[in-house]
Amino acid sequence: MKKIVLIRHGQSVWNVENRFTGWTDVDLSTQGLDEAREAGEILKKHGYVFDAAYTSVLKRAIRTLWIILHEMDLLWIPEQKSWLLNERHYGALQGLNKAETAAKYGEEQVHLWRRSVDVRPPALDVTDPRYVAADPRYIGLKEGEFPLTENLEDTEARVLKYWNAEIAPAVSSGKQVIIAAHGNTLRALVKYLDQIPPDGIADLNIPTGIPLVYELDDELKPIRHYYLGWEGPYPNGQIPTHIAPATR
Ligand SMILES: O=C(O)[C@@H](CO)OP(=O)(O)O
Repeated sequence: MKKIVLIRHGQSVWNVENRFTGWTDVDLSTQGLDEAREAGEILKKHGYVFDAAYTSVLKRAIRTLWIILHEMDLLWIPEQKSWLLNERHYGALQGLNKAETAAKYGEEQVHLWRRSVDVRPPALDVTDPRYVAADPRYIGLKEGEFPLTENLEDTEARVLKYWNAEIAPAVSSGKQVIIAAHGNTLRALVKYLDQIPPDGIADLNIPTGIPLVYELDDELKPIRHYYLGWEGPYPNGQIPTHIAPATR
C-alpha cells in the first residue's frame, strides 16, 4: 500500500480579502502561517516522513510546504516546483472581489465561473498587466502554454501531465510524497484519482492547511482517503465522496 499527502496551502491574504486569486502570487495570512505549522506538527505526530515534495511556483504553496518540512525537520528533501501545479488561472477575474462580482453578474454566473468543470471565466488580454508570461518563472513555457483563463478541465489536463510524468513514477517507485498545491489543482487531482464525474465535483471544497491522505494500491488506485487530525464528521462538500471501483 502506498500513501500520498495532498495539502492545500494555508489561508492566503486574498482568501481573507475574498478575491479571485488564480496565478496571482499572494502570500499566506497570519492564520495561513499557523495552519501550515499545525499541518507540519500533525504529520510529524502521526509519524509521517517524506522523501519527495512537489509544489507550484506560487509562494503561498511553496511557503506552506517549507513550513511543514521545517516542522518535520525535512527541509533537506528533494523538492520540485512546477507551474503545472499552479492554481487554476482565473483570467480577467483575478484580483476582483468575489462578493462584488456576484453582486454585478449574479450568484449563479459566479458559481459557474468558480465551480463548473467546463465554463471558463472571461479571458485576460495579453496587454493586461496581470498577464505575467514574461515573469522569469514562466520562461520555459512554450508558445500558447501560458493560459489566459482556465476551466477545471484545462487545469486537470496540465496537473495530470505532471502527475503522470513526475509524481506517479516517484510514488510507484516507493517514494513517500507530499504535494503542496491549490484548491483547484487538488480538486482536479482528486477528480482524477477518485474518478468523480463532472457533475459530482462542483460541491467539493478542499479546506486550507489540512493534510488529505490518499492510500493507494500498487496501480495507484485509491483505497481510502481522510483528513489527518480531523475530529468528528466532515462538513458537506469537504471530502471527496466518490471512490472509483477497484477494477478501474
Ligand atoms: O481564488 C482562487 O484562485 C480560488 C482559490 O482560493 O478560489 P475559488 O474558491 O473561487 O476556486
